[in-house]
Amino acid sequence: MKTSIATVSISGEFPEKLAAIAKAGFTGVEIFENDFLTYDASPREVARMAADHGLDITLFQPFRDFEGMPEPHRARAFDRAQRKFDIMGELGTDLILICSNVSPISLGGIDRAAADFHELGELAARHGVRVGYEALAWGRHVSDHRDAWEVVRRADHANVGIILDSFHTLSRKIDPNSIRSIPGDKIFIVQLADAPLFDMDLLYWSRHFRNMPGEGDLPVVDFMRAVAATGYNGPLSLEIFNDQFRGGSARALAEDGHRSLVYIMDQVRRLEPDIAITAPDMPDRIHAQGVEFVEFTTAAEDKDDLGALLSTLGFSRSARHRNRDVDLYTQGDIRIVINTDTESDSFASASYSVHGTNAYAFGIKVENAADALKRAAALGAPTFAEPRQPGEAAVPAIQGVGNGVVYFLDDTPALSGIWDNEFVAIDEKSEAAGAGLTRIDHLAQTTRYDEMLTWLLFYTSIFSTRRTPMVDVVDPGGLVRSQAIESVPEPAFRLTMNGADSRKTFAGKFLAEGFGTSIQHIALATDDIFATAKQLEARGFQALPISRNYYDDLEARFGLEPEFSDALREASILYDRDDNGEYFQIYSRTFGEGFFFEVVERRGAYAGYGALNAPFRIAAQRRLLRPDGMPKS
Ligand SMILES: O=C(O)c1ccc(O)c(O)c1
Ligand SMILES: [Mg+2]
Repeated sequence: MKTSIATVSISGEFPEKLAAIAKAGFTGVEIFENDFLTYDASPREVARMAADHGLDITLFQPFRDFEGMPEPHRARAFDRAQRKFDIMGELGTDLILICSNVSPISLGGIDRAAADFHELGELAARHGVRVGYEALAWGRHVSDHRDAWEVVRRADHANVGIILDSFHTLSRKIDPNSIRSIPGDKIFIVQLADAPLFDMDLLYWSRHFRNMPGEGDLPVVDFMRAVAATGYNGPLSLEIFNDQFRGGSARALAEDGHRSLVYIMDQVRRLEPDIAITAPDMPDRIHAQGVEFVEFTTAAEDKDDLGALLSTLGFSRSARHRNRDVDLYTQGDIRIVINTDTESDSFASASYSVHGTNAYAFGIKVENAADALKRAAALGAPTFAEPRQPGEAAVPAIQGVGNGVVYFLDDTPALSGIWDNEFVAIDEKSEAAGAGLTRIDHLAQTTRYDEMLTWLLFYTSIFSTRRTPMVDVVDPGGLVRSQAIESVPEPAFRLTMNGADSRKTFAGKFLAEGFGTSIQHIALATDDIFATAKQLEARGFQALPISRNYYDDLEARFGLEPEFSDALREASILYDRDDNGEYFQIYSRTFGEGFFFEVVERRGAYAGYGALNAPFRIAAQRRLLRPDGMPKS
């Protein structure tokens, strides 16, 4: 599998782009002409830089407005092409991309374009280069790969082929299966890009909103299946024009890009078992069965505050680690671990010194933890391991959002026995009667908005999951975008990602003050929210107070009985409803830099996360902050 990426896809100066591309594992790079022109080095120097990084220059592009030109423009186009062929010789690449003409003076006609390409093929052959023709979705006469192929077919020249670009085909909803009849050796290169579905002008959509395969909504997998069926075995080259990426991290973008190619070819390999595809071998997407535990790191002096909050939520401190300063709190099937091992050089300790008290790790229950680790590693996730003491299990783990740790647990004796083997039970049952909390409904991670796609791709490529549509949550300090990832077929594992643009938002403050901490809240499920609310109150739990106006509006919005809305209001319960069921939420007050708990009940098959309630939750949280942004005591 040859992987390539266009220099336009990555932020930074030219040398930084090349370094990031090579480091992420690509074997080739497309030189986008503008990156080359604005960089002050000769083509030979650029060739050497690429070679020093072990990168092939797969393509030089774009060459515009070539075919179908009336004279004298036609002769000029050939002159221009000749100049570029010379540069290509020095760059050490043999392929140039010619995109379909957009000039208003260009003339149509498949045969006219084919004749121009035949003649260009002759010129190219004399220079030892090849030309690839790509249909831009907004080309003046050719805007469909089927027409571009017909031009290439009629040009009938060994040095002339077609270039396919998933965006141009899929944005126009052209059936990708039409690619299957193109001979693979006439496809000179394949460019891949995805995009979120927007109803907008094609050129604008393409130049500003493309993203990595798997990050958007286009059927890039179907496109790639059709390409694979032609026998094409050349480079898969990412060509991503994206405003946000232009200002992003070169290294992260290159890593995401490489992950997206490995992921797409893994899917194609499984869907087209009869086609020989060279792609890394790895276990299939992992079914996440739920959150097995969440682990906080904190200091000895803050531990009691966190323990007290857990106690008001009905947790009991039920066990202590044999060898470490680690306590286990439990309720129902929920496990919360508090790690105060801040003296040692453990990762928990390092995380505490950077972020303060935070939920730095969690465990996901899977069928086979070793397979989960294999798949994650094959997709480029950094594996995580710490020295173990005798008798301690080495739990397979990776690092994810905010450098947090994701552990994989399964039913093998070593991993399922951790709680019994490594912890000693404490008998404090008398003080903890529970509050009816049964399991973790979801984890909510907060990231910078520009990292959201990275983490969505991370989760969806490793785990068998689906994404819910993105929703906008308005915070008085800016917009927060929220999207959930849920395991399929049934959502046993749920995680929401909240992307904060501005540090003036509540989520943005959490990021800024916790220096990029990730888990901002944990939602715990109950089967009876009203009974739980009573138990919480009796335990001294302080619910986040919600405005009266909210309940007036709620009553009107859903036509609630006044007694019902009064009951909600008295217990500070937020409410939502969809076609399949109902949702009830109680929030805790915030802890530390803006962490909180949520208690939820899903009735029926309610599928959402109460997004409409988020602005009320945020407003209530803000009311409890002092003007300097710190919690009121
Ligand atoms: O937006 C463009 O002009 C453009 C140029 C070259 C390409 O390969 C492409 O897909 C788009
Ligand atoms: Mg293209």
